[in-house]
Amino acid sequence: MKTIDDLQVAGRRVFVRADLNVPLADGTITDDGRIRAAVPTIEKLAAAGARVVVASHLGRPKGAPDPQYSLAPVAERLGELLGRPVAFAADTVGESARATVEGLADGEVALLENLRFNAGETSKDDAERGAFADRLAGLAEVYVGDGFGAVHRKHASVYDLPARLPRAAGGLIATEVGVLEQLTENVSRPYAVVLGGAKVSDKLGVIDHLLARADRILIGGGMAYTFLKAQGHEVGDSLLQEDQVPAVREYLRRAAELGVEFVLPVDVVAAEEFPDLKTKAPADPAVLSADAIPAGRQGLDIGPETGALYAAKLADAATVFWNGPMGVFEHPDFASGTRAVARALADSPAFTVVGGGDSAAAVRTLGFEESAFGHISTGGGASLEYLEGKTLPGLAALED
Ligand SMILES: Nc1ncnc2c1ncn2[C@@H]1O[C@H](COP(=O)(O)OP(=O)(O)O)[C@@H](O)[C@H]1O
Ligand SMILES: O=C(OP(=O)(O)O)[C@H](O)COP(=O)(O)O
Repeated sequence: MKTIDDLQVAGRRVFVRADLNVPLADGTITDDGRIRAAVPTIEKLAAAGARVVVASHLGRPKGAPDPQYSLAPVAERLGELLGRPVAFAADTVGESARATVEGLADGEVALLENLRFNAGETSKDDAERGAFADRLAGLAEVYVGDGFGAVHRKHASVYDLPARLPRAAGGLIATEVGVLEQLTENVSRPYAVVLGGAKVSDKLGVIDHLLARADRILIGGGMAYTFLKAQGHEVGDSLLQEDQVPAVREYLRRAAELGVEFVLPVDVVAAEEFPDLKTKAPADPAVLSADAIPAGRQGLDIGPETGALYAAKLADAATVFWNGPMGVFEHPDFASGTRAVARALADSPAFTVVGGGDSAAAVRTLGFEESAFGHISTGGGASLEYLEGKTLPGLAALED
C-alpha cells in the first residue's frame, strides 16, 4: 500500500475519502472526533500544494438529498479546525461540485456534499456503483483513502473509485491498522471484548470469530436483547433481531463448549418510550431484572448491578476491545451503564481499544480523557471486521 509520500500531489486535485460521519443534534455537531482525526492528512496534502477535495458520508440517507444529513455543518467545523475556509459544494458530482473543485487554488480545501445523497454510492449493483465512481473520478487526479470508519463498506467512493486513480492510504488508516494489528497478533490475555450499540445485525456476525479469540465477551446495548431472548426471556419492546435468535443460541452453546465466558445483563434500565434526545426530558426510567422485561417496556441501558458486574469482569483483563455503547448514553437517564464500562477501562492497566463513532463520542461526552485509553478508533464496524480477519474492501482497494 502506498502512502501520501509516494504520490505527486502538488498542483493536483486530490480526492480524500474521509469518514466525517459525526453525531448531530438539531444540526449541531455533538462530537467532532472524526473531523479532528481527518485533519492531519488534509493538512499534509494542503501543505504539499494539493487541491484537496474531501468527501464523506453522513448518516444513512436513502440515496437522495435529505437536508438533515447535509455535511454543511461539518464543512464549517473542518474550516475552524484547519484555521482556513473550506469551500462547500452543495452537491456531490453536480454543477456545484464541479465549480467548487475548479475554483480551488493549490493548498486549498473543499468538501463535497454527502456521498450517500447519490444512490450509486451504496448500490449493490456493480455497474451502478461504477458509474457513480466514474463521475467522482472526474473530479480529481489522485485518490487518498483515509476514512477508516467506512473501509468495511463496498461503496463507490471506498471501493470502486480508488481503482480509477493513482491511490494511497492516508495517515489515519495507517495508524488505525497499526493498532489493530496488535490485537490480532499475540494478544495479551485475558482478552475481553465488550459489544453493544444499535447496529445489531451488522455486528452479531463478528461474534462467530470472536469465540475463537476472546476469553470473555460482555454484551450490552441494543445487542443484549437478542441474547436475552435466546436465553428464553421476554424482552418487551426492546431492540430485537428476531431472525438472529437461533444463531445467537448457537453462539452461546459454542462458547460454553470452548470455555469462552459470555456475560449478559442481569438487570436493565427500561422505559415505556424511546427518550427524546433533543429535549432530554426525564424519561421515567425503571430498573428491571433482565429476565422480567414486560410488554410495553424497552431496555435502554444495562442496570446498576450489571454495570458493577461488567466492571469486575474487566478488572483483571490484560486486553480489552470495546465497541458499542451499553445504552442510549445520549440521554442522562440511560448513560450510567456506558459510564461504568468507560470508567472500568479508564482505570484499567490493560491495553484498551475503544472503537466506533458513537462509542468514541460517548467516552468523550461523558467526560473521560482520551489519554485514559490505549487507543480510540474512529471505526466500530470496521475495527470488528478487521479483527475478524476479513478482507476489507476499502483497504484491499488501496493495494497496488
Ligand atoms: N438498548 C438500546 N436500545 C436502542 N439503542 C441503543 C441501545 N443501547 C445503545 N443504543 C444506541 O446505540 C447507538 C450506537 O450504536 P453503534 O452505531 O452500533 O455504535 P458505534 O458507532 O460506536 O459503532 C447509540 O446512538 C445509542 O443510543
Ligand atoms: O459510523 C460508522 O460506523 P460505526 O458506527 O461502526 O463506527 C461509519 O461511519 C460507517 O457508517 P455506516 O455503518 O452507516 O456504513
